[in-house]
Amino acid sequence: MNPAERIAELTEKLNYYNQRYYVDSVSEISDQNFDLMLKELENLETQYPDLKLLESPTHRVGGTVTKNFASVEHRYPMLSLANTYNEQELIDFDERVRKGLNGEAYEYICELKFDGISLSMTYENGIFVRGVTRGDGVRGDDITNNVKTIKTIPLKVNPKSQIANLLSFEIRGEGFLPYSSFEKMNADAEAAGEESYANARNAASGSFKLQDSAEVARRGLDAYVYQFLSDEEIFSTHEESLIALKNLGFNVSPTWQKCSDIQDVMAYIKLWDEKRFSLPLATDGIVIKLNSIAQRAELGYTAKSPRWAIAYKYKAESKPAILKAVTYQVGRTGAITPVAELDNEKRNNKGIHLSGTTVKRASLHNANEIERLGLRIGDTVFVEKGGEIIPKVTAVDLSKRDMFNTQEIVYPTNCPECGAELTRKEGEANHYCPNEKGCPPQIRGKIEHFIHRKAMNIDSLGEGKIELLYDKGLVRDVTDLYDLTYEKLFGLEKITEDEVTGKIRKIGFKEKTVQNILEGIEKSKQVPFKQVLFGIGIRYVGATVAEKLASFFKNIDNIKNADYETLRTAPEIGDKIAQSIVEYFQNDDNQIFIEKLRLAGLQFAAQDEIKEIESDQLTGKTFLYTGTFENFEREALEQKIEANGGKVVSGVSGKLDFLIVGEKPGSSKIEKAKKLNVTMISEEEFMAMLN
Ligand SMILES: NC(=O)c1ccc[n+]([C@@H]2O[C@H](COP(=O)([O-])OP(=O)(O)OC[C@H]3O[C@@H](n4cnc5c(N)ncnc54)[C@H](O)[C@@H]3O)[C@@H](O)[C@H]2O)c1
Ligand SMILES: [Zn+2]
Repeated sequence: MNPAERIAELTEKLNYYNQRYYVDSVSEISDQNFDLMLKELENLETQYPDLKLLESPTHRVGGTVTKNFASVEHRYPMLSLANTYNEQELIDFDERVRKGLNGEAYEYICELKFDGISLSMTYENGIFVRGVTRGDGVRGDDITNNVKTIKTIPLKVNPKSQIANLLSFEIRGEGFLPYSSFEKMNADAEAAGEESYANARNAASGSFKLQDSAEVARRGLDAYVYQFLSDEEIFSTHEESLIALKNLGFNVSPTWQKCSDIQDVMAYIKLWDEKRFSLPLATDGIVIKLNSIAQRAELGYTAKSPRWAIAYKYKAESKPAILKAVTYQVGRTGAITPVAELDNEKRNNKGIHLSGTTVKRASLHNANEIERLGLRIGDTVFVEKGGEIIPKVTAVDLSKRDMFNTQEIVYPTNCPECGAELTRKEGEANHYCPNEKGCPPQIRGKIEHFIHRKAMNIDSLGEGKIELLYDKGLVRDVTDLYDLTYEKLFGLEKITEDEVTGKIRKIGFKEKTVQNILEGIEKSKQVPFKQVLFGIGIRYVGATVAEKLASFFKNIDNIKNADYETLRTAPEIGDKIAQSIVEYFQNDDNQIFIEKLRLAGLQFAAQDEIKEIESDQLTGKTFLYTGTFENFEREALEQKIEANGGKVVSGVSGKLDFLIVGEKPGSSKIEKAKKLNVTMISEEEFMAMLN
């Protein structure tokens, strides 16, 4: 891969992870890996400044504003922090500070880096008026009502205090979910069959962005404050401000410390490396800040972060463990995942203590990974966990191998759930159980797919509830959902034991739950055909493909009766998809399945969208767009093009007439268009073509 390709790849991936992290509150990779990739991109961009892409994540704050809340411009931009995982870079930072201050004496304040989301709280005449997220640093989401649910945030400051009379001031802090609330919330979610969050940070982020502030209040969020801002100069040092805020009743964590030099800072880092796990909330490092406010002003800011502060992040903790056994899990698609069953070196079945939690299992991904690590049962292995993400086995401690009896790991030939013989396709890492229709986790997986937001959108059902329905024999495939009644559901319950804590948990269907489930199922009968088509789960027919098929063929019978060639004439339907559809309908079981759903009342024909003809201005011209637009959602833009006689195509080619470029365009489309000399136009230019 050449530098340009690598830069494009990193940019795209990092933007994707940012979106998942800040908007969806999901971490698909560990923070450490994210930061490594970001550093790699920064280095490449410094080396090849010309290759830096417009949408690079390196020169802006990671988040965005959403459409769900009013957006508010920050009076003072909310930036990120430069971060490092190593001590040498801290020494370099200190060196830059020393140089920047031309020999003046200086001090640092060290604080813990709390892992939640940044909050800005504005007070006017001493009254709390607004709580806003960081957003893109310039504008954030107005989540005032949600912030107000935090009991430790004063709604009014003591009128006698110095700051109470300021026209306006701002407090910055970190909103977080204490571990205890996080555990309770996840237990609730699981009991209700809803999805749980991978870590407390993501749970906090998701909770702050809920629409229903009564639900937010139930979650038990909290916040620590760590910054005071105003137009007037009230405090001359950070230390003074922390003490004053504390005295005014703001929730300042007592864990901060003044450090007279970088050696002091190192000692603080060492002190909290272990101790932080005894705190009631997640931390991922420490923040080192210059104490003097005047000196901060001297050093200033980069586009993304202050020059007077830096975050030191703790590396993922790694510990030895004994590999007791390997067990095998069967996923929704039939993929087999080997799991390491772990214990501590005393072998007392208590697992190991890693980053504040007990770990007894870790994913081994697939047979290749077992081979790569050279694992044997009984081995001493290293286990690592970063940012509360799933722990992983990183290596075998070979020096200990001869001390114990170890055994070869024999990969199973049959499915541990249903006994079917496993298959492994050429070039694929995973083994699969081919028994799609008889293997319990696969059946449950199909039902989960069916109720998905983009399919039948039955959000009153979830993993836990489906498992219960399956276990009780009430739902064996999705057609059974439409036979459920109040009587069948009411009072169902299931007792589970938490593997790690041994805690007993009960899932029970009470009146309200049952009503919600039945309502959700009833409503799904109105879900449009394209979503039904996605929901029935034909291989390779994802949500987008289903949409294309639905609008091209209009109803299920046309799709069923189409032969391979006819299918190929539909836009974006390639060989693999066409083949898969043909095979699907050749199977009698599938035909019966669809008839049952049709009888249940599901939509198997597209409601005709009435296409208005506005003009023929665009006749004979082809269009493609990239990015987001001020005046149109994607669908509306497509409609506009078609209503004026134009045609929307699926990819950049030499035949494309116009690429409409919006905000945050995709880099690959732009590059290809440049290469092929395709005319690129802005949203305004496109609008002008219509007049
Ligand atoms: N895993 C993923 O997929 C993924 C994706 C995007 C970002 N991330 C992580 O998020 C990081 C970037 O996030 P970021 O820009 O919010 O930076 P950051 O979280 O590393 O640092 C800045 C933030 O720290 C917080 N903070 C906590 N305690 C603080 C204190 N005492 N003083 C000042 N600030 C404090 C503030 O909210 C501030 O906005 C990345 O470096 C990465 O680790 C992970
Ligand atoms: Zn199976």
